[in-house]
Amino acid sequence: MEHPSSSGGGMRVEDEVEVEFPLSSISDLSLDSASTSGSAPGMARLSRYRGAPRLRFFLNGEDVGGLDVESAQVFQLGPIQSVCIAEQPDKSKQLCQNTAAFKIQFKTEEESRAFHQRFKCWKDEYFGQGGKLIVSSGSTGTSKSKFDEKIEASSAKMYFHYYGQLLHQQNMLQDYVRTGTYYAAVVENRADFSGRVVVDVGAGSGILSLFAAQAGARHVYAIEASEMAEYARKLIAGNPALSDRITVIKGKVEEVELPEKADILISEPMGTLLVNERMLESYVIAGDRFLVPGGKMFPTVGRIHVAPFSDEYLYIEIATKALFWQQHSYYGVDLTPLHGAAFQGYFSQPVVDAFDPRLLVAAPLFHIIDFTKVKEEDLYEIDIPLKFTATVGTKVHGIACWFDVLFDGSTVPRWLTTAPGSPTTHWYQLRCVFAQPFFVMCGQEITGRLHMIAHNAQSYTIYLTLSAKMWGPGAEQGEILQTSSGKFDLKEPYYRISQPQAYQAPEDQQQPLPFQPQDLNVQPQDVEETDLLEPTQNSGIDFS
Ligand SMILES: C[S@@+](CC[C@H](N)C(=O)[O-])C[C@H]1O[C@@H](n2cnc3c(N)ncnc32)[C@H](O)[C@@H]1O
Repeated sequence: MEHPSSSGGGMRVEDEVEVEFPLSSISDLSLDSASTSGSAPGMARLSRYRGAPRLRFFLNGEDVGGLDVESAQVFQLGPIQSVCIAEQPDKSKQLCQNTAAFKIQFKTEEESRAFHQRFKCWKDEYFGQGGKLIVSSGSTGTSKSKFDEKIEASSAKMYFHYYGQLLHQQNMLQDYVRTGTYYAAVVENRADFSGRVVVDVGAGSGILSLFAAQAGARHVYAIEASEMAEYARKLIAGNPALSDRITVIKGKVEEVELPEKADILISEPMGTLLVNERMLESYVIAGDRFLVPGGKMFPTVGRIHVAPFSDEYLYIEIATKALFWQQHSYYGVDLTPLHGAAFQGYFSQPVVDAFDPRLLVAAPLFHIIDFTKVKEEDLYEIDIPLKFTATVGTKVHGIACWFDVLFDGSTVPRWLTTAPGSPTTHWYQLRCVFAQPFFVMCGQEITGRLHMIAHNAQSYTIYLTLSAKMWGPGAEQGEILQTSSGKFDLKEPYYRISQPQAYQAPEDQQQPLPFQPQDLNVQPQDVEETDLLEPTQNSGIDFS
């Protein structure tokens, strides 16, 4: 038997918790006194320590011992009672016993079943049929998960390192349009959460789990792959009115197991242009793995909106950046051989900023992704045919994109929008700018294709083509007059954000939009006050 003392003080730091099961009692049968517990709250924890699996028991948060997983066997004594037996590892022979044993009692039959299932999978994952440890330090299983198969390890490492830091979680929490809309969507749809099992997919700080618990969830499983899981545990424990009903599980949604199915998933998987980060795929996988048939997903549907725009200032700004490479004598060196490549490079960066919707030259169209129906593979390649009618005669510099998502609650359906002209979010909007803009006349048809192909660095390569068709007499022959195209890497955007943009209400605007504001697909409730309430005014969650 491994005792806490045998691993020294560093053990707790390196122990990576996989899953925990609440116990109503624990008895250490190997001690002379036979029992170490009574009715104090206990817990069985499956974790990794230096890549090796561990099973340990806790009473009142204190480590009371563990078992060597390789030799451990678990026998059910009754519906909620089990005994776990293992050989003594060498290092704790000082206890002069050959076997270690704990009698444990679960609170419910469901939790007992879940523990037995998870323990079996856990042993199989690590030791297979042959009984040899088959994982190396830090990895969690024998075969690669769907996530590991398609995502480059270096990209995933940086990604989870980023989300493991509180400052980045704070950035999202302080986007009050985002967090306020999630809060409103949950509390206004209490009926969808009350008494339900909820899974928070990519829980981060645990904020959405806490919202779900506030709305009366029976239990919330908060799955988070980054080190943020530890902070989430802390935040949740610091809100004791809710903490009993939330279990944080550290791991990828593609890999972890849950003791029961969920009635509803909650998640914030949206990246720039909705799909950046490729977390939508994890959200869809979570739906397949954890949701009961017909269960809800919050958000339910996402839409990518696209429209051509005209912005000469932006075009000049980008082209000017490459001028550096036009110098013939930079410390005596001719830089011009690289000017073409630099010019291309700057125009391959999608621009992220908040722009004035009056820059749009046609009413937008949108592409729907229904998270409850889409298959994960459908997101590997997204093809959006484009067709617009110009509402002004001007130069077209590219396309502008934004997204919105719907929380299809049973009581109040609610939209979160990132549209231009709506209160700005941390996603802003995204524009793909052509190196070669083209002219259109008012009424001219613009056609094209927005083709996005996922890559293994958790983002997309965007291929964009726009053509202006012949206009006026002879238009029926559909002749293409001009075409522009570009290739953009969504992973490498140009963040053109200088100052917070003041929201200008439509009535304050001097120039009218070139089309009806409802064409932006902004729902009336999107700009309501409730979206912008700050957590201290509102949610009652203790962040201290
Ligand atoms: C955009 S953040 C949202 C955090 C939190 N839900 C919120 O709304 O503030 C996404 C979180 O999901 C986590 N995540 C992304 N992919 C994941 C995966 N496949 N499995 C588990 N967690 C994941 C990230 O580490 C990150 O903390």
